[in-house]
Amino acid sequence: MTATPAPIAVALDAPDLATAVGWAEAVGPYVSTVKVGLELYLAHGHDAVRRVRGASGGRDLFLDLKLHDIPNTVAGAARSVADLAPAYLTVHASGGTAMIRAAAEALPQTRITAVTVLTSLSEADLDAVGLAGPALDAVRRLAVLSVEAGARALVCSPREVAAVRAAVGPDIHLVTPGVRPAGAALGDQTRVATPEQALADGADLLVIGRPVTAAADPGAAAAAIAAALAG
Ligand SMILES: O=c1ccn([C@@H]2O[C@H](COP(=O)(O)O)[C@@H](O)[C@H]2O)c(=O)[nH]1
Repeated sequence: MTATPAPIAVALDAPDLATAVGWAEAVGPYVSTVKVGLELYLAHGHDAVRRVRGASGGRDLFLDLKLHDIPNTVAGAARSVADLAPAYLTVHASGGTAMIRAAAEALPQTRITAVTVLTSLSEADLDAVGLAGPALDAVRRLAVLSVEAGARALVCSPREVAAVRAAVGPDIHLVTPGVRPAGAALGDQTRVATPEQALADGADLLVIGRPVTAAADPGAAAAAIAAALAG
């Protein structure tokens, strides 16, 4: 176990629980957080969350369920995962003020984490869904709205993190997926930066999935990124 694990949430987007548990065991010594998303949670639910968290050595839990529904339903969904005590639970910022507030009131111990604009979306994608203008404008607007509604963390791409920090101040945790070590495959991510750049620009937590989990040795991949961040 390293003395100070790196501020990385490894996305355990695995097709089966055994794979996710293996990844969690391998990366646990190097990272602060394990992230459980829709693929694992919908297949295996609470049990998967407890198993991967245990395998990671009790790292913080990031529950990335991206809730997006009417406020009453989102509040109920948030209460349904309260026993897992996630450090972070995601909701879509575009669900609006009342929805974000409902989640924050339902789960006061958890940082309700508002996803501003998905890091897979390009400027052209945003145009196509009617969000014309630079991605940064939408990200900043949704970030401010979310914080006013009670979100204590935000998801944005590393390309926007410095501007979001300037807009929301030092107390809000900024979480950046779309992180790719130099030369790594982008996959479906479009608004990306390296781990070093994301951290330098003000991110608190880097979400990294495939660059670690698709590596031949996920533990070594996580250790290498953690070492690079430690300088
Ligand atoms: O805007 C967002 C919000 C969430 N994610 C999630 O982060 C990871 C990224 O995985 P990679 O393999 O490093 O691309 C994944 O679980 C997404 O659901 C995101 O990418 N962008």
